[in-house]
Amino acid sequence: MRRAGLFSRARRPRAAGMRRSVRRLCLCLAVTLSLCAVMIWVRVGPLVRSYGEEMFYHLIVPGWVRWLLEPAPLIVTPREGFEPTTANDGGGALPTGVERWGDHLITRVSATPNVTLVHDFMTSEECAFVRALGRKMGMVSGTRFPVTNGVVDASAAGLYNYVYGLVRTSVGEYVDYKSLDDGDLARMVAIAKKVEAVTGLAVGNSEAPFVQHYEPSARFRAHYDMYNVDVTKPFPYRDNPRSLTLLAYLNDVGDGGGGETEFMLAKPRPVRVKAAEGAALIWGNCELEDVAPVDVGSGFKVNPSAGGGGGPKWDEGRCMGGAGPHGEVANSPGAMPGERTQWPCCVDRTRASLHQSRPVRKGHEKWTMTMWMHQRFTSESQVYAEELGYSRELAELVTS
Ligand SMILES: O=C(O)CCC(=O)C(=O)O
Ligand SMILES: [Fe+2]
Repeated sequence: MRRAGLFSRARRPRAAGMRRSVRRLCLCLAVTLSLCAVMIWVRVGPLVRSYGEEMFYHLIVPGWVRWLLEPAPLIVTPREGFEPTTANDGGGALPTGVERWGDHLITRVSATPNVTLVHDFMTSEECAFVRALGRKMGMVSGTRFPVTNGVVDASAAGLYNYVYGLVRTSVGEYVDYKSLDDGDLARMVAIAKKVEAVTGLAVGNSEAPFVQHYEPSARFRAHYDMYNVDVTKPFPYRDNPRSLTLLAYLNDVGDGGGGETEFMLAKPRPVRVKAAEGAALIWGNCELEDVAPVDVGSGFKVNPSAGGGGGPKWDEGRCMGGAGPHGEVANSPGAMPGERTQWPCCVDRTRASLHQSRPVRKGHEKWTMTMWMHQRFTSESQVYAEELGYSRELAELVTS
């Protein structure tokens, strides 16, 4: 008894002190966590408001939850059951859902978002050439941990790069046209002309081709190609957004290999397109202004031989109309709200254009080339100007 009494007397003040310390620790932790939450929200809040909660839902929610909650996706396999060369021969009957578009065969996969599959965009040789170019370029991963020599880069750009590296885990690089020898440049220009023919937009609107390699488990999580430079602003008229994306598949991933491109907000159910060598997907990222397109009339004919007839045109101060399967637009510099436009302009991001590359499975790989095409010319324009038949002066004028 005595021993127990002594014991409890000795412990009581110490226990009380310990409780006080634990309380203080908890309080500190709660304050620190709340501060962190506020700081994260200050940074992430505008992103959530700008991009919408669907993107964050699809970034966070595991696949099995979607499998439980969502309708089964529509699986699209390029060239399923037919070979483009035979389908093209003699104007014979085309498989259901396949249409001719200029020199190509296309299927309209989804209306919202507007997605078109080109079954026969590139030849096997062209795909092998671009894959080899990618290897030669030495592609890098998107992940750039924002610490250099022990110094944390907490700037918005540093954090953005880091987060982007978590979203895209493939390696990739832009083709630098200026570094290509004449032979390689000619081959890239031939591919660029196909891009013009099938999208109806001048390739001068595109960023340089971006070659990507997905190793096993690599993926490109849910994202929009059309992003806002300043997320506190509404989606822009003047910031030359990416209005349309062309994604070319450079190899067959094969059955069970994963790597499908998925549009998870497509209606009535998500769409998954399998990666097949030489096929390409084109999709629109923009909501268009509600005006009827009319003939541009005067203005530069940038590429008279573009597919679908007509080809993209340029007319100062107005939006530029494409003649691709989407009838998508590109914008000459400076169309403003309320200004009379002859072609509908991009006024907002298409929310349903959210997409991802599903992870590539063990034992497989995936190669792609993306052309992110903007409303108007980009700085890449000058490089291609002469080869593509529009004047360097024009390209310089519209990018200056
Ligand atoms: O590789 C894919 O399936 C998607 C690629 C993509 O989203 C992109 O390049 O923007
Ligand atoms: Fe994308």
